[in-house]
Amino acid sequence: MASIGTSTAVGLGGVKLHSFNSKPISSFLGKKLNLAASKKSPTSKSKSLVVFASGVEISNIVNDIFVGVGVGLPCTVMECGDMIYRSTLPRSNAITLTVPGVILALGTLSYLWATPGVAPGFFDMFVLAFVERVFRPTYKKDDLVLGKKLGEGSFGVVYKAQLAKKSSSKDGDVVVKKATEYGAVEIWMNERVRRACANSCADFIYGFLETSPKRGPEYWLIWKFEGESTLADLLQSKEFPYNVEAMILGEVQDLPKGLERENRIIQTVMRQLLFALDSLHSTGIVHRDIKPQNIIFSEDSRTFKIIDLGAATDLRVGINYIPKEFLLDPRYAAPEQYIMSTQTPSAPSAPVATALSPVLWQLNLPDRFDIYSVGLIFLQMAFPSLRSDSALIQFNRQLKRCDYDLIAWRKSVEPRASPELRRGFELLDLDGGIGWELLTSTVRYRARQRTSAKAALAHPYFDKEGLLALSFMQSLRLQLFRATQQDYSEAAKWIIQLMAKSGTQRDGGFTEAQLQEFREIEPKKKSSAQRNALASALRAQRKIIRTINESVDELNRSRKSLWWRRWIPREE
Ligand SMILES: Nc1ncnc2c1ncn2[C@@H]1O[C@H](COP(=O)(O)OP(=O)(O)OP(=O)(O)O)[C@@H](O)[C@H]1O
Repeated sequence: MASIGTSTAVGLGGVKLHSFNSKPISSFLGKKLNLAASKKSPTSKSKSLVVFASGVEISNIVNDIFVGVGVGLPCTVMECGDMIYRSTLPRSNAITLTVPGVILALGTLSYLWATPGVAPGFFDMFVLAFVERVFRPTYKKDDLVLGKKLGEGSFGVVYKAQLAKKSSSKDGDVVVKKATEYGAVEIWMNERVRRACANSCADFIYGFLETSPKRGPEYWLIWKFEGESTLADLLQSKEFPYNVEAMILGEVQDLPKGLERENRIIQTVMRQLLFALDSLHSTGIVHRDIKPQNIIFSEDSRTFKIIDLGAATDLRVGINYIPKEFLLDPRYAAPEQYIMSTQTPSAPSAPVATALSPVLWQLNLPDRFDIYSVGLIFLQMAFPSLRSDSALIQFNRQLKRCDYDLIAWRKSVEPRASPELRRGFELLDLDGGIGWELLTSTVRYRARQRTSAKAALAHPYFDKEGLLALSFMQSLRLQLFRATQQDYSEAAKWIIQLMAKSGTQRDGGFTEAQLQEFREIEPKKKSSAQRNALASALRAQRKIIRTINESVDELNRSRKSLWWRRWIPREE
């Protein structure tokens, strides 16, 4: 240690963090120190001084990291000259802004705010959640008078109910779900949604754990009663989409019945669905069970809202994120079985999951699972013949046979299509096929090639004027949208082929052997005993690693299973 003044620069290999805001150590001790000048080895006093100095310096490093970072040899950066002399000068309060410092700060901020939002996540968890708990009204079992049964699903029984004592005339009917084990997750998700994007989902009032001696623990969830109809009910009517026109637009449009008018209504429904999904995804929640049965029409707000968050996953904190878990309705589920890659280990502890969430989100794009389901709903709205369960199941089979390529499916069915099917294509082909384009960007095999809810909302399909009246900026946006939807794996293959033609040792480019590596195609070699032994060893190694990972996952899962239950109020 040469001197206290240089300790920040030393050990950072030439990267210097300005620490002029710190009080010189000498002023803390009331006497001038000159360790650099001293040729003696450090005494115990000077050693403790160095430890003390390091503590102060570390706090300064943290304090100054966003203010000024210079890169270079310590003395070049610090213009240190006489270090000892500088340490006796009064400290400088000036903020030194440097370009790398600004870049680092901006990079950190964008990471903290990138989907699903590390910084808003911490604020939500440690501030908003507690404030809300203090101020919101609470309910217990005796406050509710259960009415008729609305539904019974895998996660519980749902009743229409009333509050026994109404505190104001605004207190209307409520919906109560008595749920088993998954109720805890649903309470968590609904509370998160209420704080982050209340308008996207049914209005959640309260959730608590009720322990009855007969039935054991039961989670009670209370929502405002939003309305009588789900999108599934409305879709089943022959009148669709006219039966929702007045409901969502407030009045019947001044247009003759026909494709144009139907298209407008479907556009509005799609916009509302995508808006709700975009809000959910922006906060890190993936629903995983989007289907017309889980979309309720809210009579008060005249919008479609999402219900049933029992299968949802909160990727901001890793709740219910269990990659190996299988929770989906095969009619509306995307072809991928998991929303996260199976290579991704089970979620780590909540703070670590939160810190890593932007990286995992970008690697897996889990929101695209819901986008596929919303694409199928779009398809059902456009094609009346695909609205029944059996027709949808048959369509799914056909699409699978076409490798999930909607364009190939269209080519295969259009020549012998029924008038009803033909009408659906006509509706999607309006305005230069802009509806068809949006549909094909949602229903795709690869999640990465599907559009996000946000990008879909910016699609010209939702511009009233249609494709022909697009402004310059809108056309540009459409081109950008199309560019992001391209299958670049084809382009990559083409470039590889091109390089293969010119690739020789003499002319440069890649040789055939190097290209094999790129294509990840194993060159065919004759098998030998040595190779077989190696392959068996590798297989055994992989199996051992997989078994260890699975056991660790299992242990972790039981250790931290349902840790968020702690926050759920219990009825005494
Ligand atoms: N907030 C609400 N307002 C009005 N009706 C509602 C509301 N929430 C749920 N419902 C009605 O209750 C039914 C069942 O709700 P939900 O889907 O949440 O239950 P579930 O037990 O998870 O059912 P499933 O597993 O079949 O999806 C819905 O189909 C809807 O008709």
